[in-house]
Amino acid sequence: MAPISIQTVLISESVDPRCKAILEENGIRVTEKPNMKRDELMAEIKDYDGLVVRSATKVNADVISAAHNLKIIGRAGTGVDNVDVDAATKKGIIVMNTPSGNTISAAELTCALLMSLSRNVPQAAMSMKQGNWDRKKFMGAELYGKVLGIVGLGRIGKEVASRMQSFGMRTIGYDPITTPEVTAGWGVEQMSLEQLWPQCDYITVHTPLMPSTVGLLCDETFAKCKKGVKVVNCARGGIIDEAALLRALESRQCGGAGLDVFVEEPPKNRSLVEHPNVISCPHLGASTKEAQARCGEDIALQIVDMVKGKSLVGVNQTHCASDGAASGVCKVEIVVDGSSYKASGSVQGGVPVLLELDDSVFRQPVSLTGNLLFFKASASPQLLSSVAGLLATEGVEIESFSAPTAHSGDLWYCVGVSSLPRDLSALKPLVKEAAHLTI
Ligand SMILES: NC(=O)c1ccc[n+]([C@@H]2O[C@H](COP(=O)([O-])OP(=O)(O)OC[C@H]3O[C@@H](n4cnc5c(N)ncnc54)[C@H](O)[C@@H]3O)[C@@H](O)[C@H]2O)c1
Ligand SMILES: O=C(O)[C@H](O)COP(=O)(O)O
Repeated sequence: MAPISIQTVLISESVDPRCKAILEENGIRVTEKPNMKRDELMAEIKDYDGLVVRSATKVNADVISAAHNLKIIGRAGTGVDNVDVDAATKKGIIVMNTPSGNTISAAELTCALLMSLSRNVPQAAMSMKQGNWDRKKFMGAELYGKVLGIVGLGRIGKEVASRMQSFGMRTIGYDPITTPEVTAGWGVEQMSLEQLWPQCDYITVHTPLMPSTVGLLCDETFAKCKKGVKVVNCARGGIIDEAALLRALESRQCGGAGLDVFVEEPPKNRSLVEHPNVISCPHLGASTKEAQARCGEDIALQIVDMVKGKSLVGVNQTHCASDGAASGVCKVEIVVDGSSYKASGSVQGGVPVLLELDDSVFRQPVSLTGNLLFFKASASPQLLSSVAGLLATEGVEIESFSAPTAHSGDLWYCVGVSSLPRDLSALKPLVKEAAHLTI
């Protein structure tokens, strides 16, 4: 993929000023136009090479078809469910996000909601403002010794687990991709959802919104939970079915809910927001100075890197060869610092996976999630242990390992790591090439 020419970028939401500054420092003209209606966006977008959004701008197929020059959609944040990625991909538009910039902020808000649910802090504060002094009404329960079920053990799920363990909660969870061995390392015992539901005093969901996660908590699964279970959704509206949640709150099967996200934002149906046992926020998970600074800066740097043809970090979808797209396999060519790499991948169970990189065909599809280190090296029985030893000196642990099918020659390997190593040059004695990225 040759460097992309981006001369103009439209920022359609409130994004940290560093984003505009970095783009402009790199010769890109930037226009900020927040709060546009759909028709205004469709009229405006035709003039731009790039678009930067958060979660409120719905970049649907109509907007994409009106975007005659668009080459990049940058999401300053994690979820890309507000972007029609398929429509963008078919038109050759790259969609990129900044998946780790707001992890800590979203995890901290989740913990704040869990704590508020246990001690009725928002309701008590409201009551005080109304002139009351009601100590009995707001009797709470300790989090200490309670069981927290975490559904979705990716970036945010992991950070929530470690924070709530410090309150003495037992953390159990479920994730189809992150392995039980890995989560055991951060104190989360994995089990099937059938085993998880009846054990939890609290449940928090941290998955993307996709067909397999819509209504994860529904009438059927609420019925399997402990009576009075409290739930938190700081991920995406709809992962907890809203109508089922209301029914469970009314029957007291659910003892309280902390909601940061809704199917429709802002929600026109106010039944949940107004329920006395619901604490809600207007999608504030990423709304901290720190998260916004990281996401704004990261997305600008990623766009600049794409323009210079030197980065694959943060690219979550790129051009699919049309024949490949029809068979579900996406073939891409990535150019990093002038070298070209051919990759093919697909989406399995909602998760993007890498099947081949150059001449290396992986034995198992490599899940493109978390911190990944790719390296090209001559096959040898000592390779993995030598790489693991070098990484360990930087405090980096290997969490998964993907080997190629072939056994000789220079081949690509991929390891999932606990964190990205600071300096890849330390690997030089062992490998021919290396690259790392967080997805
Ligand atoms: N409220 C906010 O402002 C806010 C801020 C940041 C992120 N988010 C949202 O939080 C969610 C999680 O973000 P993240 O950065 O941790 O994502 P992530 O990709 O790091 O983790 C998601 C995890 O969900 C797992 N998963 C997929 N399908 C599943 C299923 N059926 N059951 C259980 N687990 C499943 C994946 O394997 C992955 O480990 C996303 O929906 C994101 O959009 C919200
Ligand atoms: O997916 C995300 O990054 C969060 O939902 C934050 O969305 P926001 O950028 O609109 O606050």
